[in-house]
Amino acid sequence: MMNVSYQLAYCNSFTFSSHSKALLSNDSVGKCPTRVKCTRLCYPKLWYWVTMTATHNQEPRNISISYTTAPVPHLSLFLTQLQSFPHPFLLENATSYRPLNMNFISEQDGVINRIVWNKNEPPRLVMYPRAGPRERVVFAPKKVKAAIVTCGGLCPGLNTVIRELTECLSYQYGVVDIFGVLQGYRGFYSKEWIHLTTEKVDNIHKMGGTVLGSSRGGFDLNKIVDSIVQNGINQVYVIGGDGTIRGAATLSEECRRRKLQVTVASIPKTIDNDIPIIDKSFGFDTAVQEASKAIDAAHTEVSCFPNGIGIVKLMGRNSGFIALYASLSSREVDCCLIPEVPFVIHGRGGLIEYVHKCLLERGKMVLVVAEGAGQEYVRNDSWVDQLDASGNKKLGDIGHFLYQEIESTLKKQGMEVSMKYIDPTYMIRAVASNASDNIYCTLLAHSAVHGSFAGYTGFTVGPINGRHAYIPMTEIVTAQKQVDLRDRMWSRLVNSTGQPDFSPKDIPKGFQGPCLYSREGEESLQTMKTVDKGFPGETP
Ligand SMILES: Nc1ncnc2c1ncn2[C@@H]1O[C@H](COP(=O)(O)OP(=O)(O)O)[C@@H](O)[C@H]1O
Ligand SMILES: O=P(O)(O)OC[C@H]1O[C@](O)(COP(=O)(O)O)[C@@H](O)[C@@H]1O
Ligand SMILES: [Mg+2]
Repeated sequence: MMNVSYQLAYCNSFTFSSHSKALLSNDSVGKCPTRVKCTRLCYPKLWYWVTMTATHNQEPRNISISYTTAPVPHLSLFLTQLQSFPHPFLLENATSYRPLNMNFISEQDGVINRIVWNKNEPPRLVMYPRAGPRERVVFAPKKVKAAIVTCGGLCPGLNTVIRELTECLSYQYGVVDIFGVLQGYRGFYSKEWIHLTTEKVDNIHKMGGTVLGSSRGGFDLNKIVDSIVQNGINQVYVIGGDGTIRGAATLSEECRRRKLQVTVASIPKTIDNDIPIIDKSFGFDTAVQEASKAIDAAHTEVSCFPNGIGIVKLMGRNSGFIALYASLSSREVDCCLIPEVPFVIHGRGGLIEYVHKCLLERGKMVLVVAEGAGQEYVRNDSWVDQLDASGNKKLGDIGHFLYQEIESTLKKQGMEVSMKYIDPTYMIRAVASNASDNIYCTLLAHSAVHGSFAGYTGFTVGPINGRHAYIPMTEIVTAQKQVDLRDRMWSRLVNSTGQPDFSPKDIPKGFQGPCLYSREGEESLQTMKTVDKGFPGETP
């Protein structure tokens, strides 16, 4: 038996928008005892206390939980004359696909960020608008001109997202003008666009890469927005990772500043899985599956040679998720090194001592290393300023370095070893998406289209605790998801490999923490751990 009573505890000093008022309408709005200033978001952010009286062993007990609604920007915040139309499914002569039960999502429906908590430490919850079709939309489908662009590194599933955006726009909303922008952001102002039709995209999900091409760098805000205006685009779909979403957030802000009826939606992509708030990014599952093949090959090799040592280097710039999940799935890995954990190589308690022990006990060992691990050993001063066109720091080759260090050290100790080095690099991301990623990409793409038609902008789509939601881009770009060493998944890995803790007593000189992220003019970001999915940018 649980009684739930709502009471508004405090709100911030910003004016409420009509959009936020709508979300408030079912709650009793109380006095505002505290005022907090929201410095990061320019949209209202409202906090509520929810007091729940739970009966446990016949003892009533009060639990106080605070929650806020995520301020996903909406066109109505700056376009007062915004019109609305019935969803095309509802039209008498609808030719588009109709969902059987007409199950529209209401603006009161939300998805919360935390579903697991300790009764003694009630969490602060964030409620995100639930993704899906709305009964009323803010675009007349025949007047929609959509542009789709893919940016950053390749990722399995890019083509599936392009296909499903086109299919959903076309079949579910009747949009005809759908354009593919070529070669990333720069394609907005420097390339001819292609007209996308359902026929053209029919089979592209079977292929790796992106039929639109991609690039790093080339983000020129004014040129991009000018091109959007000149071409009459009113819905922009950006498929990319953290860098891309950073760009998309400024793009949506600029459209807002110019008071354009243009929505900007992003579909988060990266094999690194370093996007916060959402459960995981598309392509990650496929990349892990491919990475496991490299580990299997290493294991086969080392099993057939005396004192075989297999080193597998996997992608993962700042986050070790691919290395962690591929190692866990294979169960044949003796050691997994990730960017989040500093490690000592030589001496007592170091990596090589452990390698030596594995060889004495089992005659073989498999070591998986994420490319961003141990950068303090391989990045010298002359590297410090080396950035790629998007501003990402270039990495030193930790895999090759470990190969040499391990081989030469053991040789000096009189141990002959058979070294095998496998670096699958692009092979794990240039493939087509697997079945589960395909379905995932479909849901993401459809959610993005429904969100844009509903009038949301500056938003990212993705599942939070398994349910798809709309998330403000500003929240996505304030943090980077990394492996949480307090989380049970990391414990499982350590239990599975049996590796000791190689951490130095003091953090080694040059260790930049898991987050190497640093771009010109921006301060380095706070790490947001996976376990704590709430409150990017908020002080608890
Ligand atoms: N801070 C930023 N502001 C605007 N655009 C950015 C920013 N960071 C990256 N971009 C742009 O986003 C695109 C992709 O970024 P990149 O970091 O290469 O890949 P990803 O999106 O996969 O992280 C590039 O065109 C880059 O210029
Ligand atoms: O050689 P490239 O194209 O710069 O890509 C290398 C990087 O791309 C990734 O695969 C993914 O990075 P993004 O998602 O940021 O594009 C990283 O794991 C890797 O470090
Ligand atoms: Mg990135």
